[in-house]
Amino acid sequence: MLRPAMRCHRLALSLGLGLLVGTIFCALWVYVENWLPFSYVPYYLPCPEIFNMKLQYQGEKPFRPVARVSAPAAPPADRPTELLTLTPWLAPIVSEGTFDPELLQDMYQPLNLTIGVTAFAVGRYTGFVRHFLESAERFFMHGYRVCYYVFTDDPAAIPRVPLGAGRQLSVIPVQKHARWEEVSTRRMETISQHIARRAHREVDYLFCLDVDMVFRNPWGPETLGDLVAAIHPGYYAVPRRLFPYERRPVSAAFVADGEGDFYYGGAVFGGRVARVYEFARGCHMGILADKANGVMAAWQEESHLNRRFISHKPSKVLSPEYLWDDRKPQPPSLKLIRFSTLDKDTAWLRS
Ligand SMILES: CC(=O)N[C@H]1[C@@H](OP(=O)(O)OP(=O)(O)OC[C@H]2O[C@@H](n3ccc(=O)[nH]c3=O)[C@H](O)[C@@H]2O)O[C@H](CO)[C@H](O)[C@@H]1O
Ligand SMILES: [Mn+2]
Repeated sequence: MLRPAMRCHRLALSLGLGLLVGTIFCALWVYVENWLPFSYVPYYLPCPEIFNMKLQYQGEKPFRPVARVSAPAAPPADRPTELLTLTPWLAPIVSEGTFDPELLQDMYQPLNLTIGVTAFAVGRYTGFVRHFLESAERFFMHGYRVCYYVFTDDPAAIPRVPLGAGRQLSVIPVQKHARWEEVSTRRMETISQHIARRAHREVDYLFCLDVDMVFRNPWGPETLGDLVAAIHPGYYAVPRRLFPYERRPVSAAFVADGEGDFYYGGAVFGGRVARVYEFARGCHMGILADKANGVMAAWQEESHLNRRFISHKPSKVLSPEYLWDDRKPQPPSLKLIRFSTLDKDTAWLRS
């Protein structure tokens, strides 16, 4: 039989030991967890559709069109949209010959605007930055203040390209993600965070552009609008039923048959900075819902962008002059090419 004092001593010892082991385990777990690859919660969120709903508040005038599933206000479903100059909701479709550059210059120049540009250069895509910036200096928003925001995992690899007066470059470090789809998709999150933290104080308008592209002709104030989308070069001459929207209802980017207006490219969108914030944040919410459900949309963030532009219509649409692809021959209907994807070794870039 143990004496009571000895028993107390042993009890205190084992309690102390238990506490120590517990603390070590906790510390170990926190340490190991930091090293585990990040994973999203793999449960089903049964509400992907709410992220793109356009709410009509009581008392608010239904000024902007609301997408209707059964009878969408859309371009003729079976005719290509290449020759349209207005959308069915009366937003201009901008192309050469539809505007007077001098008149627009006289209207916009006195406003003293600052235009922001976001471009991501992660991994091997840093190799595109020089060409992108040099060509932007020649053609993008000449005579305006411009802030380039280049997001990269390797700031040292970003060349210091000489910039014109009133134009500046900010290099912003971001994390590199292992999969290229993740890099591309995460742009919506980073853009909305960056606007909230910084860009809303610095710019009036913001364009979010792919970096594997080059400016070839002037891009001016004709592109400024509240919310701006660009028609994808692969689908301007294709009937709507062939658009590669996300078709699985499980995704927040789901588009039903008979829904949709144009197929827009993920490489160009923009507008007033406040509208771009709402837009990018909305897309990011949809992407997060998909992640929680273990879904990746057919064309990553481009699918979410297309979904959102159906319920939140762009106030201005850029023709494929503003988003072309060098791998395609220039068709006669396209008078000039202003901004184009370079022919690139995709497999090498993304490996
Ligand atoms: C013309 C067009 O509309 N292009 C879209 C298309 O293919 P793309 O083939 O044009 O996609 P991409 O390879 O150019 O990737 C999109 C962008 O993400 C950045 N990036 C991507 C990967 C990487 O490792 N590092 C990096 O920095 C970079 O800025 C790049 O320009 O589909 C993508 C999503 O699938 C995006 O919606 C693109 O905007
Ligand atoms: Mn691209």
